[in-house]
Amino acid sequence: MMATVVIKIGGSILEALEEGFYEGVVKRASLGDKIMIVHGGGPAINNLLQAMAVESQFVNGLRKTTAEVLTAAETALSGQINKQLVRSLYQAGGKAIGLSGSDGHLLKTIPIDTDKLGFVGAVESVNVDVLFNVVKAGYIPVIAPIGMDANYQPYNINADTAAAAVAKASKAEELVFVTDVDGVQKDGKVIKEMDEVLAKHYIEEGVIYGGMVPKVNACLDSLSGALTKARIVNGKKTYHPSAGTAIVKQSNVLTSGA
Ligand SMILES: Nc1ncnc2c1ncn2[C@@H]1O[C@H](COP(=O)(O)OP(=O)(O)O)[C@@H](O)[C@H]1O
Ligand SMILES: CC(=O)N[C@@H](CCC(=O)OP(=O)(O)O)C(=O)O
Repeated sequence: MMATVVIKIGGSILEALEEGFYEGVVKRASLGDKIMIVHGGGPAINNLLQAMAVESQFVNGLRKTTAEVLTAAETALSGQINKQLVRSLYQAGGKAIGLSGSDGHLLKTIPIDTDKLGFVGAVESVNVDVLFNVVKAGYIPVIAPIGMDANYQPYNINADTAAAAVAKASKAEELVFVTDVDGVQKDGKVIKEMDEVLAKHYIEEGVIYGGMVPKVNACLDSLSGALTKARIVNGKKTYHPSAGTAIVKQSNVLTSGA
């Protein structure tokens, strides 16, 4: 079946993706799936900030974004990482177009809490027409999570949040978060399936922490209509449809320790 598939590639895994990753994505696109890529780039932003001798801090997994940090985020995400991904897809035999959330006003954004977070945005709506037109023309859209508000102000958006918004708005049948671990783990074991009740419990307990918190929350937010599960998988391993952790609306799997 031809499906709309949103793939989020984390900054944590960009340099360590398994050899055939991009070929696999290009193959799916060539078979007719509507592939849309959203990427992060936390480590690249950190490196650039370090070179600029600017410090940044995280509040609940979100980077407090001053005007200076925003410039670094846009440069690293829309410039460096976005183009690197586009080139990797060409190298794998595909065709891709890099966009940020400002291009085509793809991600209409509103501030989350200017006092606490500065220029960190939430996605109000997604211009899916642009994405489907890019796909229809034969290209894979590659999206950097830099949004824009009604006054043309750019915002730094957490990439997991941006991916969930794109999946929801495009009515995707599949949403995959490619990261640097085998999924959500507890006591060294991968949790195969997790619903909202269990996820909130593990976040509260601290089993899920740091960058995994916005990711799991993005999975939960994305579940609506066509999308019944979102998946968190390890980009170092060849993808298969039951890999990693599936986040579902309501789990029938009994998990001990919950
Ligand atoms: N329960 C958990 N299971 C697995 N990883 C977890 C868990 N809780 C927190 N993490 C951390 O979350 C990280 C993935 O999030 P992050 O570094 O933000 O990745 P990405 O750049 O792909 O978004 C893992 O490398 C791990 O350190
Ligand atoms: C607001 C906010 O926190 N934005 C993120 C955007 C990049 C991102 O999310 O990258 P990963 O997917 O690699 O974590 C940041 O500045 O790091």
